Amino acid sequence: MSGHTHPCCKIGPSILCADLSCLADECRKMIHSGADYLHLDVMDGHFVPNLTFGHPIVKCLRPKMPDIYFDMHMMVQNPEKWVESMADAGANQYTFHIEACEDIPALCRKIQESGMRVGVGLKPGTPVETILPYSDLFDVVLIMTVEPGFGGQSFMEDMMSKVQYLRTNFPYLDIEVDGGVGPNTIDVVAEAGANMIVSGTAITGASDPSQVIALLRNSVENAIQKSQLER
Ligand SMILES: O=C(CO)[C@@H](O)[C@H](O)COP(=O)(O)O
Ligand SMILES: [Fe+2]
Repeated sequence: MSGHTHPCCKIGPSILCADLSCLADECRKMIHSGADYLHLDVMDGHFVPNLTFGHPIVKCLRPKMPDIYFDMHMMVQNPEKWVESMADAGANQYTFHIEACEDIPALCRKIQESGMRVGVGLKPGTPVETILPYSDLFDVVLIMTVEPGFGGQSFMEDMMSKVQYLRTNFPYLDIEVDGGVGPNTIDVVAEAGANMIVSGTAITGASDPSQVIALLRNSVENAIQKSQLER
């Protein structure tokens, strides 16, 4: 389902650790700081030991920012349950976890038919080969670089072998990373071949988020340029 051009760099702040009592303002701040999309973390207290928000909040947010790409990171059991509600709320990408899903082709079809892009997430302990039987069903593969559930955890560098494997075998795939990504860790992420960069506390906790976003973008764009020269 991916295109045939090298995927470009996109920076998607996670607002998980921002002030959720003024969600729209926090989101606008990210957009004005140069974000390409918003990564919205949905947690159900079952798939992960934490709770956040669901489609009613997304539905309220959508009219306040009609043109922004919403990437829903669905850390939930039974991800098939929320596809229609998220599409109706205005989500653009539905990223479910492969560990939480029984019928992967059926779920991918449902997401696609609802008009959203299909993302699949892998927890750190899940081997990358798990996606191989379904690889043409996804638009985005999300490699978790922390255990899902909480912001502000330490980046797992050993997950970069999964990113390298995917970039080598699927040059046109959108590869997203999430967890502990910031100025200190972006270079290995960029060199491994990720192009969709989620970053939470490193951006929302910074005194100048635009500076952090620019730094992340610069690292990824340099790595993409380098890889294209080497071809
Ligand atoms: O999905 C998750 C956590 O489960 C992430 O989106 C984090 O919320 C990102 O925050 P940082 O690790 O960058 O602080
Ligand atoms: Fe996330």
